[in-house]
Amino acid sequence: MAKLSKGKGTNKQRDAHSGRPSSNHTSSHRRAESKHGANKNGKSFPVKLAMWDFDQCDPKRCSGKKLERLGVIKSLRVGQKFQGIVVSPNGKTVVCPNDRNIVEESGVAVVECSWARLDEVPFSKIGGRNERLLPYLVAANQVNYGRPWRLNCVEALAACFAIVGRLDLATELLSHFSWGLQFLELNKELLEIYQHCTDADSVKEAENSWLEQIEKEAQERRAHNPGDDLWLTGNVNRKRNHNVTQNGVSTGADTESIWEQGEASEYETEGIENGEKAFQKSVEYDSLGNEITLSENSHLEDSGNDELSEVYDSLGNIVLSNEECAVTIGTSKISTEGDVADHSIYANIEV
Ligand SMILES: C[S@@+](CC[C@H](N)C(=O)[O-])C[C@H]1O[C@@H](n2cnc3c(N)ncnc32)[C@H](O)[C@@H]1O
Repeated sequence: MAKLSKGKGTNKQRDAHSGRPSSNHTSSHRRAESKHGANKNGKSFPVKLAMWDFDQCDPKRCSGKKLERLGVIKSLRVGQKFQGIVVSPNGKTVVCPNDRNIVEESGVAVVECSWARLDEVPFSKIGGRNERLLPYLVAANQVNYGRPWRLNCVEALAACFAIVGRLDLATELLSHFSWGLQFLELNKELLEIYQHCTDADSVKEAENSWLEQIEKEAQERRAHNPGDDLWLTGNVNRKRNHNVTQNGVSTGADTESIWEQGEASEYETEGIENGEKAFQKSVEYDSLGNEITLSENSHLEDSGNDELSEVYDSLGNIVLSNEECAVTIGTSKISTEGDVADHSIYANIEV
């Protein structure tokens, strides 16, 4: 595991050595110190929320930081473990309805870091005994809209709540973000399926049959509408003035409104503008509408400073970056053909 680099992200490492929270987050730390994180208005979130924050993302675009500003999430130090569910790329099994008691009694934590810098996260020094992946879900945040698995922190927390049957908590948390409830809309059908499962195996089974189904539908569309399929014209999830589709099914929403609504201070930043410019550059899409090549200098519109040029398979997983590489998803690798043997995610990116 690579060491945290100097500069960004070093705050939290110093904390680990001193054993004290750094001064820049002490106040919010204190603010969130009541039972389940009472915020500055004295309101508390009913369940404990926590995060390890590696300061790798633009604070204006970072959902974890926003939750911290709201006083509903507590920052954890490197070296501190968490008793509740830890929704993390380091998980080995998926969140399931049977996790509900742990969620309600001990809470949920996430790892606030950049997707491109996961190898800098000292996973062995964080986490806990209940680390979990999330099953297939599609991001609705303005940075990674339409990308499967790549949720931001608030979406990951909300997904966990929804899967264990606490849609009320998911809704409450997401309602702090102008785009937030879109996440529940976009994933409504799938979340209901997961909610009806029991253990992690049953969630995996449900996920696999969903993935097989969408793959089959994509093949049928290709067979029946060669050259005349909206799906084949590009990633409609990520273009303006098209209906938003989830796995080829229109949700009726329009991406224009999603990109333009509210939260200017969070998202109308240089980063997002760069991200949008990237759409105008040369891009290609696979049969499921995911971006599979990017022009040499295009930016990735991810939170944080993710600068890799990535290639996605038909399910939205990274299969190539600048140099030829393989991506390990959980315990298995995804080939450049997009075969996915196991649909857990990105424990390691081997570049
Ligand atoms: C990589 S960070 C990026 C956060 C982003 N900067 C933001 O604004 O929230 C997202 C975190 O959410 C959780 N997460 C998101 N998608 C996940 C998934 N599919 N499985 C497990 N954890 C996931 C993990 O804790 C992960 O580290």
